[in-house]
Amino acid sequence: MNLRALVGHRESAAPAVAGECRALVEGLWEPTWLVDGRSLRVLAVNDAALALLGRHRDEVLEQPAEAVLDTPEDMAFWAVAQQPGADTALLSRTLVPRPGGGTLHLERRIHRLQGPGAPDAYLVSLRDLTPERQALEERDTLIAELRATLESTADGLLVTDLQGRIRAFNRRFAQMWQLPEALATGDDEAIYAWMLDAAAEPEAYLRQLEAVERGVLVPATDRFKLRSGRVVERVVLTQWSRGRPLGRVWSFRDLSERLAADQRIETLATTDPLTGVPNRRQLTERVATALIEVQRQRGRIALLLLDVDRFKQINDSLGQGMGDRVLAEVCSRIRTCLRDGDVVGRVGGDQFAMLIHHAGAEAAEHAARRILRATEAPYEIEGAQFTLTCSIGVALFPEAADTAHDLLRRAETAMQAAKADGRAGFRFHRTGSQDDEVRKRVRLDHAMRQVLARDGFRLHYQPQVDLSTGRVVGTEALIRWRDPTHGDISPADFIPVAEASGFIVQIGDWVLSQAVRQAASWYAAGRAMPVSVNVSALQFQQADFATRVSRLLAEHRLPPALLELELTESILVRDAAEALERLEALAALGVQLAIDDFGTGYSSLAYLKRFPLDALKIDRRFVRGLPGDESDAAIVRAIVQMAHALGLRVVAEGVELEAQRGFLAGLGCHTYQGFLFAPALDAQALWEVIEPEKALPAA
Ligand SMILES: Nc1nc2c(ncn2[C@@H]2O[C@H](COP(=O)(O)OP(=O)(O)OP(=O)(O)O)[C@@H](O)[C@H]2O)c(=O)[nH]1
Repeated sequence: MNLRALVGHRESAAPAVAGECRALVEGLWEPTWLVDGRSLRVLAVNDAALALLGRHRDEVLEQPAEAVLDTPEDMAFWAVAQQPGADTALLSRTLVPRPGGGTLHLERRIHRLQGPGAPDAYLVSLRDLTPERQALEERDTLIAELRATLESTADGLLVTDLQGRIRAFNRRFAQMWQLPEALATGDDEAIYAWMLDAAAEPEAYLRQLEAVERGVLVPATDRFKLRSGRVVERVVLTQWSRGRPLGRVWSFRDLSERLAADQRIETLATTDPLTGVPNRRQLTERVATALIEVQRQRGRIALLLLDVDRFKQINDSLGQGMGDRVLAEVCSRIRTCLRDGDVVGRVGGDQFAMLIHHAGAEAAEHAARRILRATEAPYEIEGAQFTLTCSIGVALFPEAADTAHDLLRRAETAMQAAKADGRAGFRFHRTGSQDDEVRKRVRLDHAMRQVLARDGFRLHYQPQVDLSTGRVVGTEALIRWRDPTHGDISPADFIPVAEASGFIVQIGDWVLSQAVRQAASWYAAGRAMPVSVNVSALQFQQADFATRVSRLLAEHRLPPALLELELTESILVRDAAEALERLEALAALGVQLAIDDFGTGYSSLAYLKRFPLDALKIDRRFVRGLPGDESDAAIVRAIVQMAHALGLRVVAEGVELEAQRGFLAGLGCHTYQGFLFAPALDAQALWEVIEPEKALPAA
């Protein structure tokens, strides 16, 4: 509808036209009102305007124009509206209070109706800008949020259009690529050139990039390395909007930390933390791989398993921390013995396995000897000086087994055989009887432990007789083990097993305390009868041995002179300085010290002179041939003479014949023991032999 025409119509037929004008104004969508040109009062107002401004029609109709909107611009407009030359139109934006609270953003237009037939009136119309502004604000918020999202991701993001023109990137992207400040606002070419230059392998980087470009809309993932060493994963996704591709989002993720963590986890899972060498798992895998290779080439490999001897004692005496240091040192010594390509792994607490390539029996033996030599050399750690020994088991492929697991097991069995053999050596794995032998020893060792726990051992005492007076002047305590099913088990069978397993220490303790108790009970009953006790090397080496002896004597109130400790020569030779110290401590207690089985070991005048000894025991092997065997006779004569010269008592063992006794007496030997006088007897039977006159007549 033509408003101008309508208003013009009103001029010619005033009341009707005014009515039509009103109807027209009221029918408009836009908030509108009509102001009389002369009176400047409101002629008509539509519902839209009333609703927007929150006014009632009566408050507005016939009221001055300022009554509807009293903003300064309106006031100013109306104030000068009727003056000649005044503006006939006003277009402005303004803020007015919203009826229910808040603010309305309005665009206001005042227009004077002019022209032929036009009534003298102003048409005022408003446009509510609030929804538009809201939309704008929402868009700004959204953009800010998107920007924040772009910035708050840990990935570097680059957004390009389909032609590769850069539209945005985040700070993380700039950091990751170490983009200089100047480039951040630089052109695309410069940024791309910088990225290419930062890649560790620009050629490969370009090729990857070309592949992405060729894929156009296909998502792509790849990895590359930067010159800084960092590894980056790149994911390229197409950006879509309303079904159309807009561009691409390139996200770059720094994988370096994750890869390093993965690497650390892998290392922890396969490496021994103490020594840094492969752990059991990795070692087994390496052996398995080596086996596949040698099987193909019909080659050979050797697997050596080393276990430190009595490592528990090292821990106990030096502490766990030093134990760790020792293990690390042992491991590094082993490494010096291996060729490139051979592998050492820590497969247990104090166990190391060595994989030796291209090794048959001879090469394996050389390796074992080399390793034993290296690990047995003296150690000095944190001021502590000591030596240790190791036992090695060797299993060869293909002889011993054909899987990694079995090869390790065989090497372990061989190592145990080396331990059972007295340690400080190596053994090859052999099948069959050797396994049986090891099993037998293990069973015996187990049975011994049970017998000791049940207090099933007994002590017997063999009298020692003075050769000049014929009187019993001492006894030797000897252990006895009677098994309910197997009968008597000889100490010659079980003592070596106990020595090999270390259980001899417990057995030795038991013998010592039992013997002291017995001697003390005789002493208390008025019978001062000395008792000799065998002391094994291992028992003697216990740091607190002398203290234990002293404690036992005190506990049972036994005069020390009534206890004699029989030591083997090997004790004195093994670690002379320490042995001397310990022997002096024992001698200071007042106990008697004898060398057992004299002449069988390392007999040396030097140590006889050096150590505080009281007696020598001639081994039964030299007594057996007396008096007829000239060499035995010569040896025994020499021993007795030497003992005389050093002021030592001499005791002959294993005397079974009168002729032997006579020969020994003739040499000036002091005492003897043997079947000639009596075998080892239990405590009661012993006294029946010593004092037959006091024995009760047999019932
Ligand atoms: N310091 C230290 N000790 C360990 C570690 N792992 C195991 N052990 C100890 O190593 C000793 C190993 O003992 P075994 O090999 O059974 O016995 P051993 O005392 O060496 O005696 P034999 O092997 O029979 O000669 C045990 O006492 C363990 O507690 C470790 O990582 N550090």
